[in-house]
Amino acid sequence: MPGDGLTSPYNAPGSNTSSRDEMKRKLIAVNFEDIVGSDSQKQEGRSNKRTKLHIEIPAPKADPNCCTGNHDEDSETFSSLSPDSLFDEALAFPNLTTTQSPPVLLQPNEEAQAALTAPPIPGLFFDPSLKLPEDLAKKLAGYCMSTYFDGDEGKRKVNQVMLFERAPVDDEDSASGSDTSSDRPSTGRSTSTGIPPQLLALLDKLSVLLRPPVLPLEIYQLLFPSSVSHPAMPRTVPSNSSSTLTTAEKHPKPAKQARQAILNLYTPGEGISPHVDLLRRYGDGIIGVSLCGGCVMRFERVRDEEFQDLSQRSHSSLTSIESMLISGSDFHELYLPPNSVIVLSGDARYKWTHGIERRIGDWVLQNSDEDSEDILKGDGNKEVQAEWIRRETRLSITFRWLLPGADVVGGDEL
Ligand SMILES: O=C(O)CCC(=O)C(=O)O
Ligand SMILES: [Fe+2]
Repeated sequence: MPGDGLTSPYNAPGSNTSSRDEMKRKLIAVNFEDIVGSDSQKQEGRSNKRTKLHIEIPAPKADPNCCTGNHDEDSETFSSLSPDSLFDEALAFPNLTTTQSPPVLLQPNEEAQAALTAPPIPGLFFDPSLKLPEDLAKKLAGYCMSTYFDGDEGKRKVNQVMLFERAPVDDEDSASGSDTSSDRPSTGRSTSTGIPPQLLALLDKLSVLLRPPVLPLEIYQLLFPSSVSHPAMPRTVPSNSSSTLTTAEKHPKPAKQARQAILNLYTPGEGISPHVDLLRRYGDGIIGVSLCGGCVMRFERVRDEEFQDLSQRSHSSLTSIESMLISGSDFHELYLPPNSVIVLSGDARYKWTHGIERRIGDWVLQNSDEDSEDILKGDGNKEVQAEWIRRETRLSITFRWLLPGADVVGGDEL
């Protein structure tokens, strides 16, 4: 069963215990000057029932360049949980000592719907062969872990971090002002940013990895509007015929949107309830990167336009019936391996929820697309091969656009 989505998106999907329902992800937001605590809830007319709760996660071990610091001896992961960890339940699961068990045969429709390739959801881009280079991924994970997730006394204080960029001021806007900012080059990127160079470099790398024809041009432009002049971008006119370029093409206008980067750290057993990222806060075009560990992401079609509004409400304020109304029976599960990249746009961003079930591992189909299709269609006679992939600590980095005005309010909502 999918997560119930009754509470915070970070609650334990599928769990019915009230203590799980009360679990919240502890969050910090960076660039505090831009954040005005509860304004977002006031503006959006809903109360914030979220309570912040400390989730203590074991400190990483030796290797600072990975999330657990303990990828070789995975059996340690659970036994290192403190006795009062909120996730002690994980100890009740079989103590698997390898990350991947040999493939086993399952009957179709057992919990094994996760595919390795992109489901047919318009606007969802995912190519399992497209991955960040291993060394970059390791460095990035190491940087994020040591910068944001290592708490005092070896305890992590948070498992979610939001970094906000300020919307860029372009030359036109600043010309009417009295300061000297009009001297600033029009880079399309804010000079005041809570997003560190390491993550900006990741964005640059993604802008190269995803360039058309990997992504359709419209989606690419949505994600990287100021990369039009990037040397790697295909041009409709030859680059040597600069005289034929319009002024706009020679000097592309910077995007006036600001980006938000959200970092989520999941230990095995943690997940995120099905949700649609806030419609009033974030624009179209979301990029997600998985580091360290992989996981299955589940997509459920938002049942009806009339329930769109519900899907935007704080999950903790939804009744169980409201929550059921949000998601229909139409769903897909997709395995996101370490270092992979996913893009949500259009329908995938607005008409489908995404979430991660709270599990310590995932059954992932190893079959061809054709077989997977049969399974999804419920062809009960097929035997399918699936592999149990045990979760490791996963760090995700998600880039989203803040809608105009949304960069001056904040909060801990998704
Ligand atoms: O961890 C992920 O990949 C998903 C995160 C997410 O959906 C969110 O923060 O809104
Ligand atoms: Fe999300």
